[in-house]
Parts: sequence; structure tokens; C-alpha cells
Amino acid sequence: MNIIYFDNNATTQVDPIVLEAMLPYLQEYYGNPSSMHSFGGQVSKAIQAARSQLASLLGAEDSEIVFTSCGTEGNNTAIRAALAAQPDRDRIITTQVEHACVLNVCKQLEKQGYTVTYLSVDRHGQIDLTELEAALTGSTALVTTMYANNETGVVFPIEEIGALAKSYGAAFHVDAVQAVGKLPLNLKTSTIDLLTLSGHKLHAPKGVGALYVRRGFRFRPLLLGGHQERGRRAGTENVAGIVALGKAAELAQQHFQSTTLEQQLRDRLEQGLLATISDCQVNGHPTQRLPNTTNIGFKYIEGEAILLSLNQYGVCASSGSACTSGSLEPSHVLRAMGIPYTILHGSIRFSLSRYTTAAEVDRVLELMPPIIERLRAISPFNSDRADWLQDREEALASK
Ligand SMILES: Cc1ncc(COP(=O)(O)O)c(C=O)c1O
Ligand code: FES
Repeated sequence: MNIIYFDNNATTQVDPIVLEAMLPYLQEYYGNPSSMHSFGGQVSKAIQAARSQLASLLGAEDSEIVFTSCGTEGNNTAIRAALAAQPDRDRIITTQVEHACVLNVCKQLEKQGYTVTYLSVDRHGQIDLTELEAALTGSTALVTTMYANNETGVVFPIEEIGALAKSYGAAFHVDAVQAVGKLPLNLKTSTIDLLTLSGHKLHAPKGVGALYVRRGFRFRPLLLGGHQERGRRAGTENVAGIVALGKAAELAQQHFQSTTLEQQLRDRLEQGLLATISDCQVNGHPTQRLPNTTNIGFKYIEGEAILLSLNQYGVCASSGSACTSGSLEPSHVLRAMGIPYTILHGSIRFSLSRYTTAAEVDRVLELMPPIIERLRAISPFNSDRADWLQDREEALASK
């Protein structure tokens, strides 16, 4: 069975050109980049070349790139580094819709005495800059927000956020894991101090990422040890992964134009589903959204049931984020957006890539209406029960 892979916000296929570039560093060039001999030295050069490739995609300087193991490490490191840079400040501002690797760090920091503001989002998943401004004080050490949301694709106005953060002397960190390669970035002219990205979301393999650290930013490393990454991230480098990330960055730059095509296919999918299936809606902003993502809620059914049905036809999609999907907890992102209970549970995310074809979109458009019809026919959440659930949730919310 052919796989139709519409789960690119969870992870992406390694580009064959990326694989080809990294393989020699798993085979013949196995030297340690920190070694004195030239066998290791050539490996060190490959890391520097990858650093330039990535810096070029971001509009950054080579020296501003620190390679990490993943987005989670980047976010943990950035948050801790920003707080260490201004130890006399004890406030953090983030949003309710961040990835778990930001929210859980913030929760722990609250226990350690920090005050954290979790900005709300509106029905479209967008934050309100006046709420941000009201939360900022002279004690704010850090504003940390995502660039684009992994579940809905909603894009935050990062430069406006950054300008406000700067006016209060706070550091500004951006989780750009979902945005890099899909949205333009020019860090030279940006207000961003720290920016996280992850290789496996842009057609490099899992286990490599990077953190951008603005030149002059007082940085404290999370991992202490050897002098790798100029003392900013100890540990022998994942050389093959780093070479892969460099190549993936170069390809992302070349493929920027193809995001228009991706968006056309996404729109064709979204509009097709809305036109052929009743009682469904897009969860997210109509325009301020990644070109590859659509999150759609189908009333009266469970998202998991839709996913299992699609799975039988080889279609990969997702509900919530991959790491929380096993928990049966409704998505914190959709909850923050105030999506009604009856839609929330029936919401699924399709995320496309530059490999997506029109034929794949059409196949999903053909499969979905009968799947939804069948699931609704057997759903215990018929509309009467759904109304009852809705009343119950409202009652709980008003308690
Ligand atoms: C917005 C966002 N931030 C951070 C991460 C974590 O990245 P990684 O899987 O590389 O740890 C993800 C991955 O799903 C993400 O979507
Ligand atoms: S680690 Fe990516 S969805 Fe959770």
C-alpha cells in the first residue's frame, strides 16, 4: 500500500540529497572533529560548512549558530540561558499554546520562584499584543513564543512581539521549529535574541537541531563539558546529523518558491473537505497560518476514529501533537482557542510537504466524506448527546 504522508509537522522524510550528503560521515569520515590530526580536521571543516549553510538560511552569522540535538534541547537551553543572563529579573512571558518543551520548563520555573504569564489566544489562535504589553514589566527577563504553531499552523507576529519585549529590556526567544524552511527569516534585522530549530522538521534526520544566539548575547550553556561549539554546547558533535541539517537548510532555501504550490494543495484539501462534509470547521487563522497546515474539526466524532480509518488506507495524519496523542487529553492548543467540546475531540491535522502531490490530495478528498459519514452514523455523540456534553462543559467552565 502506498503511504500518503500528511503528517509533516510531526516529522518529515529525509531528503535523498540530504541522506547522500551525510552518509560519508557515518562511514569513512569518522574522526573526532576536536582531534588534532587532519583526519579529524576535515570533519571539523564539514561542521563549519554546515554552519554557514544554516546561517545563510536564517540570515545569521556563522558564529551565531550552536548545534544541538533537537528542538526540545534548544528550547530548554534558550530559556535557561535567558534567565541566567539577567538574574535580577524574575518574570517570564509565554503563551498558552506553546509546545510541551516550553510549557513544562515554565511550569518547573514557577516552582523555582519565577512568575510566568501565559498569554491567551483568540478563537483564531492569535495572541493580543495589548495583553502582552500589559504583562511586560521591568522585571521581565524573557518573552518566549513560537513563530508558528505545530497543531494549527497559526503564525505569531514575532517582530511586533520582539519590539515590545525589547522596550522593556527583556530577552526574546522564538521557537521556530515549525517555521524554519516554511517562512522567511532574516535574523540580521530582527529583534530575536535566541531562536530554536529542529532538523527533522525540514527534511534532515531526527537527533539534530540548532540554536541561534545573537552575537553579544550573554549566553550560559545548559550542557557543560568539553569545548565543542565554542563552549556553548559540550558533547562530541552529531557530525552526520549536522552535515545533514546544513544540506537541508540549503535545499529549503532552494525550495522556498515551492511553498506556494504547497499552499495551493493545502487550500485545495481544506476547501474540498469543507465543501463536501457538513458540520466541520477550520481551527486556526484564515490567513496568518503556515502554508502547509490545516487543522479541521468534524463535529460529533472522535479524531482518533478518523485517524484509524484513514490509516487503513495508508493515510497518515494527526490529532493534537504526536507527543501528547497517547494521553487522550484534549489538545491544550484548541482548548486555549475556545473551540467547543463537540468539535475539539473531532479535530485532526493534515500537514503537507514539498513532496505532496495533487493526486494525494484528491485521494484524501475522495476517502474522507464516506469515512465521516460512517463514523457519524455509529457515533454515540449524536447531536442530542453533543448538546448535553456542551452544556456540561459550560457548567464545568463556569464553576
Ligand atoms: C513547535 C515545536 N517546538 C518544539 C518541538 C520539539 O522539537 P524536537 O522534536 O526536535 O525535540 C516541536 C516538535 O514537535 C514543535 O512542533
Ligand atoms: S515532540 Fe513533536 S509533537 Fe511532540
